[in-house]
Amino acid sequence: MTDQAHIRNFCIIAHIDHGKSTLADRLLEYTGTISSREMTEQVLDQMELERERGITIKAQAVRMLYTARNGEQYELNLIDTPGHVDFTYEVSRSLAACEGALLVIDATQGIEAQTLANLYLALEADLTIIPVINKIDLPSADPERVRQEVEDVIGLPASECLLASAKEGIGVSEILEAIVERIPPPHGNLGRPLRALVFDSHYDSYKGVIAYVRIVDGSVRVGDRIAMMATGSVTEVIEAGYFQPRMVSTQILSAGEVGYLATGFKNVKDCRVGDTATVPEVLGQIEPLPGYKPAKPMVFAGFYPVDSDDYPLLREALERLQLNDASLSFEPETSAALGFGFRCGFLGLLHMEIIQERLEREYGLRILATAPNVEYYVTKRNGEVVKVDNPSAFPPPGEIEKIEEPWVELSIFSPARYIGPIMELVTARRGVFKEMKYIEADRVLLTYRMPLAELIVDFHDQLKSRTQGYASLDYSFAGYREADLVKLDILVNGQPVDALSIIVHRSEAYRRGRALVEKLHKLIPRQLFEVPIQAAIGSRVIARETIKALRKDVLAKCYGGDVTRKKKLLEKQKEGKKRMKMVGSVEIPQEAFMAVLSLKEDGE
Ligand SMILES: Nc1nc2c(ncn2[C@@H]2O[C@H](COP(=O)(O)OP(=O)(O)OP(=O)(O)O)[C@@H](O)[C@H]2O)c(=O)[nH]1
Repeated sequence: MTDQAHIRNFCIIAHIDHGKSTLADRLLEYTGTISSREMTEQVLDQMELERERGITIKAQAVRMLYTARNGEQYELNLIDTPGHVDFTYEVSRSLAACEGALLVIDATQGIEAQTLANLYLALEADLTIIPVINKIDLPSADPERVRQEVEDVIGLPASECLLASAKEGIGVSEILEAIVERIPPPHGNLGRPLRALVFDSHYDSYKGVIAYVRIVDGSVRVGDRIAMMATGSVTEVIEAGYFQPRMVSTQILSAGEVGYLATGFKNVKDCRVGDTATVPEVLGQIEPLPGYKPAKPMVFAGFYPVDSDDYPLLREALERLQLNDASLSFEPETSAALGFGFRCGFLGLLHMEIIQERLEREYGLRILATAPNVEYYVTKRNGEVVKVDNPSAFPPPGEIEKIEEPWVELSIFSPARYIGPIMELVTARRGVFKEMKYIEADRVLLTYRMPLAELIVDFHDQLKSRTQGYASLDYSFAGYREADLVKLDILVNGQPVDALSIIVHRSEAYRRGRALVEKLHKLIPRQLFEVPIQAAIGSRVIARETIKALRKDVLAKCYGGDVTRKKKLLEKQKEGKKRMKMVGSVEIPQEAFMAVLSLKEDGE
C-alpha cells in the first residue's frame, strides 16, 4: 500500500500512429518494469489482432516504480486507452481513472482530429495535460511549428511542451519527471467505504471476470465481498493485484491505487465498464462515481453462417465474444434469402470488422455479413414508435408517419488545399457545414453535421483518397433528425430478397437502385429461364435489368457416350450448387450477396 502522495495515475492520449504504444514501451523500459530483452514489441497491445492492425482496443494498466530526481520513489500507474473513435466511451472511462495525461503529438504531422477529440475528453475529466512532441528524430520533424500549434489550438503554453523520440529513447527521463512534478497525486478518502471505478474488464476462464479498477475511496482486500452499483451483482474478491506488466497479486488495494480484482463473475455484463464497486452494506446509500452509461451499439448488420450447419457454432462464438465485450449485441434473426443468422450491434464499423475477423479466425467460421446500417426511429400513423435496426423489418410505407435517423458531428483536419474536395464529398453525403477554423496558414479544421448512415458507407476511404491521406477524421453522436428515407427492395424474378434491402434517402434511391441492379446483373449466372432483376420502392419499380436465359446445355459438350466424363461434369455442377442460395426458383451465388452488400457507391 503506497501513500497517495507517492502515486501518480496517468494515461497517454494521441492520434493514431503518433507513437503512443512506442512511448509506453520506453517508459516501461526506462523504469525497469520490463527489460529490453523481455520487451516484445508493444507489450500493451496484447491481442494478436490489435498488433496486426496496429491499433489499441482494450484499455490496460501497468504499474511502474520510479525513483525521481528528488530521491523519492513513486508508484506510476499508466492506464492505456483505446485509440479509435469507435471506442470513445472506453477512452473516457480510462481517463476518469487518471489525474493526468501525456498528449503525444507527432512532430511531422502536428495536431490531428483525434488529438483534439482525446484532448477534449481529457479536459472534461479535469486532467492535467503534458504535451509531448514525439518523433523529433525524423528529418521532416518540425517541433517548433507543433509547439506553436499547441499554444494556438490547444491553449497550453508552448514552453510546457516536452520534446521526445519514443523510438530513440530521447526525452524519456524528462517525461517521467514531469509526470511526478506536474500531475497531482490522488486525493481519495481512505476512511470512507470502498468506491472503485471499473475502467475495463475481461473474462478469464480460470478466475472469472477480471475488473480493472481505480480505487477512489476506501480499500479492498482479498476475501472482501463487493457489490456493483449499476447492476446490483454481489461477489467475493478472489484475488487482487496489479500489472507489472504481468499480474502481481497483493492482499490489498487502497485509495488512489490502480489494479485488478478477480471477481468470479461469469460474464462481463455483471461488471461493466464505468460501474462503481462498493461494499454490499452501503449499496443504495452512497453515490456511485459519475458517468456510467452502457455503451450503445450504433451500427447493425446481419451475420449469417455461409454453411447453415454452423448456426449453433456461430451462436456459441458470439456468446463467447460477448463475455468479454459488453458492447456487442446480437439477436437471432431469419432471412428468407439467407436462412438463420443473427442481427448484431456494434459501436462502429471497425468494431464490426474486428468481430467478423475474430469469428473467422478464432472460430473457423465463414460469415456472410449484410450491409451495415444504423438504427432508425419510425413513428407510425397510429402513433406507435418502433426502433428498426434491420431494413427488411421496416414497416410498409403506408403505415409510416415519420422516420428519424442518427446524426453525427464530424471534425475533419486537413491541409487547406483539400477544402474543395472535402466540401464536395460531405455535401454529396447530405452533410451540413458548420464551421471552418484555420489552425495555421495552410491547415483547417472543418466541422459538419452528417447522417451516421452516410458515414458508414465508405466515407473514411473516400476522404483519405480525396486528400491523399492527409485528412483525419473524428465524430461524435449528435442526436436524431427526421429524414425523407425510403426502403429500397431488390426483386429477383419477381421475389423480394430481404437481405438485399437497404434504406436510402429518397433523392438517392434511383441512383443506388440502378447501381445495385447492374451489379447483380453481372453477378448472377444465367439460369434456364429469363430472370428480371428489379429495384423497387414499395410497389413501384425504379430500375430493371434482365438476365437472359441459358440456352446451352452443359452436357451438349459431351459428344458420344463417355459416361465418366458426363458424371464428372454433373458432379462439378452439383458442387457449384452448394455455394448457391435458392431464392424462389433462382439460384444466387453467395458472391452476389457479398459483392452487392459491400457495394461501394460508384462515381465517387
Ligand atoms: N521515427 C520515429 N518513429 C516513431 C517514434 N515513435 C513511434 N514511431 C513509429 O510510429 C509508428 C506508430 O507508433 P505506435 O507507437 O504504434 O503508435 P500508436 O499511437 O500507439 O498507435 P495506436 O496504437 O494505433 O494508437 C510505429 O511505426 C513506430 O515505430 C519516434 O519517436 N520516432
